[in-house]
Amino acid sequence: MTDLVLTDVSRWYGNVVAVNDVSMAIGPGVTGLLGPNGAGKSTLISMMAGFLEPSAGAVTLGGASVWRNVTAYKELGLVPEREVSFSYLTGRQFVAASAELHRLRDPRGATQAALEEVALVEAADRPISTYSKGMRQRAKLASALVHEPGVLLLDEPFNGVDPRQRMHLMELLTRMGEQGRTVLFSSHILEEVEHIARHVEVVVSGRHAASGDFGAIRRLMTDRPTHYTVRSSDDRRLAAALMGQPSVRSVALAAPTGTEEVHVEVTDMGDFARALPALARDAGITVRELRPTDESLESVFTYLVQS
Ligand SMILES: Nc1ncnc2c1ncn2[C@@H]1O[C@H](COP(=O)(O)OP(=O)(O)OP(=O)(O)O)[C@@H](O)[C@H]1O
Repeated sequence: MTDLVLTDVSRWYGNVVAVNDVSMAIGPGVTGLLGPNGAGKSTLISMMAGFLEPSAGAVTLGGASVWRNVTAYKELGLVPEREVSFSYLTGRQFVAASAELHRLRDPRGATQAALEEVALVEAADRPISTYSKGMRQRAKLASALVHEPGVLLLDEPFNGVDPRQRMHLMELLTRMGEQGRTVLFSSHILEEVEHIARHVEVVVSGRHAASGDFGAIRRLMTDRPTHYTVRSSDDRRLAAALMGQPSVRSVALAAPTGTEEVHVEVTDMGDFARALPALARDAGITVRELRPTDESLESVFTYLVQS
């Protein structure tokens, strides 16, 4: 009962289509839901958690729709992006409230176990308002874990968390995945996903853009045409020499700041990186700067959607 399946799921808010005909299956282990801001990740997660009704299509867990399904809620844990509203509560009180809501047989014991799981026992009797961002995230995680769900959904859990706490949180999620839980977390940062996700789902502008293990997604990203800016001792001659390279698709001379530079569109980064130094040396040209022009995640996402 740990396989979440989305079938032709869409969600619109008035005229805004937040999620557009998405189908995917999320199984045990850690999955990263990667996409730029506004891609529809939060909307997708709310629908996966059964808190938001799809406008079309269905989200099922173990074959049953999760929307307003109390049986499914017992198997689902959600760590929302927003901060804890009642931060005057202690961590223990906050987690215990969740245990009570789930009507657990031993709410105190379950609360203690969840606090231990996220290593928050020492700070458990302090108000959440005194916690660091990472500790708040762990309090939310304990609250989502208290009923031991098979599926854990986390919306941007690493946002604003300092590097040490981030490592801690990553270890926790990895462990949850190893325990056989289905763990899905959203992020707009490639490196976060790369570190811990066994599987990656990419969403852009509400659409499902790519799916696979991290290597497959990376390859999709690195195989795309890439733009570089080169400055050298003789840009005109360098531009002419670059035109003869099989890995170069186009070359343009530009003078954005008065000094010339060469804009190159490359189809094979590896090939280009090997060819450029040899080519410059043979022509007696000194390369002063080489930098990628479009390495932002946004451009990668745009490419993935178009392909
Ligand atoms: N309640 C709402 N009413 C109207 N539009 C909404 C609502 N919630 C989300 N949207 C819109 O739906 C789209 C997807 O939003 P969503 O929050 O799901 O994206 P996201 O990938 O989680 O982005 P972020 O990381 O910035 O939260 C956006 O265009 C957003 O403005």
